[in-house]
Amino acid sequence: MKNNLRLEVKNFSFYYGSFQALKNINMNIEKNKVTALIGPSGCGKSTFLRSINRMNDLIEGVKYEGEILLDGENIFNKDYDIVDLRKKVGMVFQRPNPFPKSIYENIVYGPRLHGEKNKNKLMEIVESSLKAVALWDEVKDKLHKSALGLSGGQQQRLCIARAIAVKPEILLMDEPTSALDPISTSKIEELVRELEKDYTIIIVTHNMQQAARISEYTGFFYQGEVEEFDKTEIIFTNPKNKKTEDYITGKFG
Ligand SMILES: Nc1ncnc2c1ncn2[C@@H]1O[C@H](COP(=O)(O)OP(=O)(O)OP(=O)(O)O)[C@@H](O)[C@H]1O
Repeated sequence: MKNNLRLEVKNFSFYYGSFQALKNINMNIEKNKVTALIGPSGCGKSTFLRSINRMNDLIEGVKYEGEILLDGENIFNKDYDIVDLRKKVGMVFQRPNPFPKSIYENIVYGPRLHGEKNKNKLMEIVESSLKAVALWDEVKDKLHKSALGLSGGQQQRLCIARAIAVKPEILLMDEPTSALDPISTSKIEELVRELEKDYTIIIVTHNMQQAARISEYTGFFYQGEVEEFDKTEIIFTNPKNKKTEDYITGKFG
């Protein structure tokens, strides 16, 4: 394992039944960097993201080949602890999905699941997680009110706070701003850049400007394959692959 790498994806293929959704993916994901995944609808970006925390395991009839090494260890090893994997790899979805519980309960859910019982410690986690997503000042007086009373943008920041409350190494974000207005979107983008200091972030986005603004590396997926993976600057200014160029210039997709 090279020490600047968090994930090494090696010859990874994925099937839903007989349909092959991912073909021989190879990718290295650097620690404490934002990596964006782009590509036309249905090219396998979400499938790839959901492979990294083994969420696809929940779907019947799926099969995979190859390896995904997290800190040098293959997450598909028989004795790899899935609970531990989900602690290390947090996820944020397209639509904010807080639990229908209080703001406080949303944040302490994960830490409690992993054995934290101390009330003071839990409160510290609530405060630091909400501060990390710049939500503390907005909600500190209503921690015991329902999370569903927050705006969409606030709910999404709460979901990010919930994900980081268990101190993951990786944050997977599947189009986290597609349901948000421009102001909430720019807040999430700012937040992603902040969080990069402490987390390795992989973000799927259909928004090319967003990928260009917030990521260090970009992978272009096309029909289940990674057509091109490089520094974001290169992908957006000097792509080597004609399909990448057509996609980022809006000729298809
Ligand atoms: N649960 C499933 N069962 C069968 N096929 C699936 C399932 N989920 C996704 N697929 C198929 O796998 C392919 C890749 O889908 P995926 O959702 O990963 O693409 P995507 O690039 O994330 O698309 P989008 O940008 O529209 O979200 C598609 O052809 C899709 O129809």
